Amino acid sequence: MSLLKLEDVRFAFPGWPPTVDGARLEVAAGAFHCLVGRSGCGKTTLLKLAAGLLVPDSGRVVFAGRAQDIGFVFQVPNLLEWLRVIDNVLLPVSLHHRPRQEELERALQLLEQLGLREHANKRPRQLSGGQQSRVALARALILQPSLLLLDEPFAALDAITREELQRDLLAMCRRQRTTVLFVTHDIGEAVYLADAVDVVEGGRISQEIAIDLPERTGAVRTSAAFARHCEQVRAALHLEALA
Ligand SMILES: Nc1ncnc2c1ncn2[C@@H]1O[C@H](COP(=O)(O)OP(=O)(O)OP(=O)(O)O)[C@@H](O)[C@H]1O
Repeated sequence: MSLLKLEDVRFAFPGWPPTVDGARLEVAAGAFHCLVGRSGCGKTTLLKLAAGLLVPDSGRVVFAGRAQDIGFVFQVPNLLEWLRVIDNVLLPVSLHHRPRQEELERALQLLEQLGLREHANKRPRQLSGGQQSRVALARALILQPSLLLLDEPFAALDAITREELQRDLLAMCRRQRTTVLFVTHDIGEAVYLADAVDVVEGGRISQEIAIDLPERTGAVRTSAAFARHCEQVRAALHLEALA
């Protein structure tokens, strides 16, 4: 069953040529898709259309759920400086009602799973960049979204922190059976995370590459299958082969 479907979606910013031009995409429930493509090809715009933050000029976005079932993580963590970490995580709840005990426990559990339990009472500026990204992830997961949309959430992080966050994101999404659409420039990141890599070119999906890897451990990054998939994505992006 598909949770999200883009049917011939077209979108232009007023006075500009189309940014998204006939995009088709189908994301099955529980699947992890990565959108990769050159700067300016329309990835963020596609994500905003999927989230309902932008409305297509033509075509349809079909999401089998309610708007509150969608979580969004941006490139910068966008945490509220005057709130403690735990209150930042609970923000989507607080916007509706005073958090209940079970919601507080759930927020603490998310922080625990992301290795931040002892930082719950700190302010965001007392955390490192990677820790702040984890808080943003916990905040996006607090309402248990069925669809999680992420726009280069780890782009500003160092390579080691990035690998750890990729591993933790996969574990969290598997545990909660979250469906994911993840935008990245990084081919290795896309191949490590995704069941399917969607290559975006000229505002549409030019190719979808199924990723078949046995296990998403750190070791898989050095496997022949991983390198092969990276080459496939590079070819779809018209980049020169590495070998
Ligand atoms: N508000 C806007 N008004 C006019 N044009 C816009 C607006 N926002 C984005 N664009 C244009 O739409 C195109 C696609 O932008 P988008 O942010 O979707 O690309 P992207 O693939 O996410 O890029 P990057 O990888 O650099 O983040 C770009 O040419 C951009 O200049």
